[in-house]
Amino acid sequence: MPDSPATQEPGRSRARNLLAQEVAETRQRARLGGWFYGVAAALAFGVTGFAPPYRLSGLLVVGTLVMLAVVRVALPVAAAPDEREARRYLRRLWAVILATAAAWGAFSAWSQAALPQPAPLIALLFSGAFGMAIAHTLCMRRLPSAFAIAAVMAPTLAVLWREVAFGVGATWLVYMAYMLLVMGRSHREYWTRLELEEELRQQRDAFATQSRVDGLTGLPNRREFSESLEQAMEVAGGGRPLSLLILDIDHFKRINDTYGHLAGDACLLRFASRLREAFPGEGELCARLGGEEFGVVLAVDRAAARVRADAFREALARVPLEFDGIRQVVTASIGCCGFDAGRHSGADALYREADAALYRAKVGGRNRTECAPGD
Ligand SMILES: Nc1nc2c(ncn2[C@@H]2O[C@H](COP(=O)(O)OP(=O)(O)OP(=O)(O)O)[C@@H](O)[C@H]2O)c(=O)[nH]1
Repeated sequence: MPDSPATQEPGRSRARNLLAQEVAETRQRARLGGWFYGVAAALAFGVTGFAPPYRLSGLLVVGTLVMLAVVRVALPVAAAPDEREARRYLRRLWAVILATAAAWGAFSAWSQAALPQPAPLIALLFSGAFGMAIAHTLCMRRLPSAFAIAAVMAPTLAVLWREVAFGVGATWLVYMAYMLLVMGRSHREYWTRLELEEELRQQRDAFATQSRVDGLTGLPNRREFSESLEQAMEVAGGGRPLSLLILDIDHFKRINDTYGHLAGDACLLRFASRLREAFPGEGELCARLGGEEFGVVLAVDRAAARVRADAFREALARVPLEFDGIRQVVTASIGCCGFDAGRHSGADALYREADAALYRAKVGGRNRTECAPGD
């Protein structure tokens, strides 16, 4: 059966994150590596003293390698590329890496016969170093990485085999095979690390979300509610209206005692969705503060908040809650307090007054709304 869009989404975001990480790391590693080719060629030609027979070829080789290093750095990529951009960037970057490897490989092979010692030795040593550097650091993609190693090593292999000695060529071949094995292992380790990091990132994000959401109802929990209330109060400090409602289901213990704890959970869930339906507007935040106590922040003054609270309470008392195959009338008591910047120095002060009003609503007989004095 094909995955539903909901189950595909985490997989897609995981693949997107892995690709973004690959882009960032390939970019970072390729940027530095490119310059070494120019430096190596300059050293090889440097030992010839850039004598006239080698001057033009020296300029050409060093110039080409430096230019390719510049292109590596200058290849544009957005800070957060989308999937298509990321793939295009990787294709281009790998093309430049392969071009550099091919240019170096050709130079190294050519230098074995065309340049005086110790220039060929320098080129040979650098070929080994570059091949191994690719195997270790540019191992993200197996195929282009293998081509890059072959491009650096194979032309010199042909020359050593033919011009120097079979044994030296065979040694070079074994060295190249070893690099390919190292690259394969680095490739596996690289992706294991990336996937592990991604898993840790996803777990961290899930914990961060869980720490702010009530596990039963999916509403924000008390911690999230307190922070949102603080922020809303800062905004309201500029003169905008703000009110707080604290709601507590009446005699909730009886629901648990009569129908059992699981039915009690289902009742809380239904109550939470009724609350969310009643306060869906922008700037309205519903939260579960704990047990059978809920909070609502409203961007209206106290009088309007009281009207909304009574409308919710009356509808709740009129239309039974349906949960776990049970139809049960449930009522709630509500404490209401309008924010007053002069009186409420922080969220705690506002909460305390709304909570005291809730207490009066309970003591006054329940299924009622009480407002804080001074409102
Ligand atoms: N099923 C369920 N019950 C819970 C949960 N959290 C708290 N309770 C129960 O809620 C009940 C609250 O009881 P009380 O504090 O006595 O309040 P009440 O029965 O609602 O009475 P009043 O608030 O005075 O109207 C307790 O029995 C708790 O065990 C929960 O997550 N699930």
